[in-house]
Amino acid sequence: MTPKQTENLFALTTPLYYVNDVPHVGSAYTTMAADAVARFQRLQGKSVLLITGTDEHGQKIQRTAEALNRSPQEHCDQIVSSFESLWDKLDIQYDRFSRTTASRHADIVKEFFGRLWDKGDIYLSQQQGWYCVACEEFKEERELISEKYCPIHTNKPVEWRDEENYFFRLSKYQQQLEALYQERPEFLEPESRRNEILSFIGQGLQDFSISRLNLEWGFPVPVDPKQTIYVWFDALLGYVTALLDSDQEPTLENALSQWWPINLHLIGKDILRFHAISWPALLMSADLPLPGRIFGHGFLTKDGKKMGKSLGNTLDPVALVSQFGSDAVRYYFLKEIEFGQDGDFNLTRFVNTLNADLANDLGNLLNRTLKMVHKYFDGRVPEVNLAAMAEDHPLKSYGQTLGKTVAQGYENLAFSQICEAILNLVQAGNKYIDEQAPWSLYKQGKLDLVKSVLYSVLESVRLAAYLLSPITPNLSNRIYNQLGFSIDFNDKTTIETALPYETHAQWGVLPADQRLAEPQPVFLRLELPETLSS
Ligand SMILES: Nc1ncnc2c1ncn2[C@@H]1O[C@H](COP(=O)(O)OP(=O)(O)OP(=O)(O)O)[C@@H](O)[C@H]1O
Ligand SMILES: [Zn+2]
Repeated sequence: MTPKQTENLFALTTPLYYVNDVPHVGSAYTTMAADAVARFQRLQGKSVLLITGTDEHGQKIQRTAEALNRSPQEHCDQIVSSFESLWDKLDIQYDRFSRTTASRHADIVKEFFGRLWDKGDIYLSQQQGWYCVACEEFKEERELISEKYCPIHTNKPVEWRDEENYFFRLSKYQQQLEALYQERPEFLEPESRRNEILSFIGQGLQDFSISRLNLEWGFPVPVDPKQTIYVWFDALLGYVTALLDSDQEPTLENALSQWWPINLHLIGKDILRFHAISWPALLMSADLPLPGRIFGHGFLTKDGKKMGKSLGNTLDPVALVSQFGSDAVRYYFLKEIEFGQDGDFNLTRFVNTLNADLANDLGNLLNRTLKMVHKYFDGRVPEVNLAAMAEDHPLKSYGQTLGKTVAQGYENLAFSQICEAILNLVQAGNKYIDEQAPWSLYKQGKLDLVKSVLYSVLESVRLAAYLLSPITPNLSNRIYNQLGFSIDFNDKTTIETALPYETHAQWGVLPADQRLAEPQPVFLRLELPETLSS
């Protein structure tokens, strides 16, 4: 346990995305997951810092800008605005957007480099090897496909490099890294990724170069301005720079004073080694505490291949959100692809899942129940004696434990299981109302029973909406508003103060006599389009 984790703060990051092209649904995937975690932690009463941003240096970006006849900075600025606008469309509530070309970042990188230099962990040597510019990473010959492609970028041949560079003494940290993985198994998840890293460490770690010759687009090496700092050395430190408040002097001490160590780094498995090996080793060298946890999720694939900007086989998230709304996109990817595994996207499955879960199961249940409450009880939440309700009441008994199950799910980043668990309550609600048939109970004059049935269904829908709110905040807003609450799940202050998990995740929260709104569909059925258009 690191010192800060005992406090009421929670800092988490997405990767800082390369700006070689506009974001795609893969970039959105990690960010949606991070936002769901951030929202959950806020409901738990934590002060949260969600960091996202862009990685703007290196040959990959320099070449992209050249090809487009733009200056690298101009290119970065344009792409950054497309990231920011996508995050707005997807209701991502980030607190910091870290750009690695920021001048304050230059100060942090320089100071950090100085620490490692003073420690004797940086030295000059000859670098030879195959380099994938799209990964910005040297590759082992045995990793290459058809002797010239990295396994991810099968359209961009690796390039031979032979130059004098500054190296970081990674090999010096072999034992400390082994000890880290022994002592803190939770440091890297899921288990398959941990095993992959353990086996990589087991092969013996080699020092890696942290500078490049003949590359303008980067920060100069403080001790040798002919060289620029390797893009990944500076990118990882982008997480640290992001911790500075805007009025703070850019020093390491300031950056690390409040939010460090970061609790969670969410990444895709493509950048696992940088985060699980290079990053902790660099921090060890700088004598800094390590982050709490790294989670490397799987790939969204198209025809079995990782979707990516370099391959160009991507799906445009802007088109998806414009056509279906942000809740639909967030729910689909978090529910339908087990976090940690790879998953293909399929438009028919997308439409069917959303219609089945959100329009039919959840939306219709609320709609038909509300109509009955309007008809029978003048649109007010019926009063019931909750304590007198049998403990084995199907909705009450499940609802009473659901908050805990779901909290555990968010802690474990098990988004798919969370959605399933919540949907089980909704489906139990549908089954219950059909079996109980409150419309005939009403005709028989059994008013107390009708009240109890309708209350327990409405309360189950409320609980489902609350627990889903980190994933589908707008849908949850509409449900809460129909249930008579004036509450906004997109308002950070409200979330932190008026919607505590310990209250709202319980079963039995809906206040008797609360006036309900007129029933309106909370999630409109989606039509399967012929194509997606922006
Ligand atoms: N297909 C994908 N599936 C899941 N996550 C992805 C995918 N593509 C990108 N990401 C997310 O973006 C991160 C990589 O960012 P990067 O900017 O390198 O995007 P990229 O599209 O993979 O770029 P490129 O194709 O040029 O390698 C991943 O670690 C992950 O967080
Ligand atoms: Zn590559």
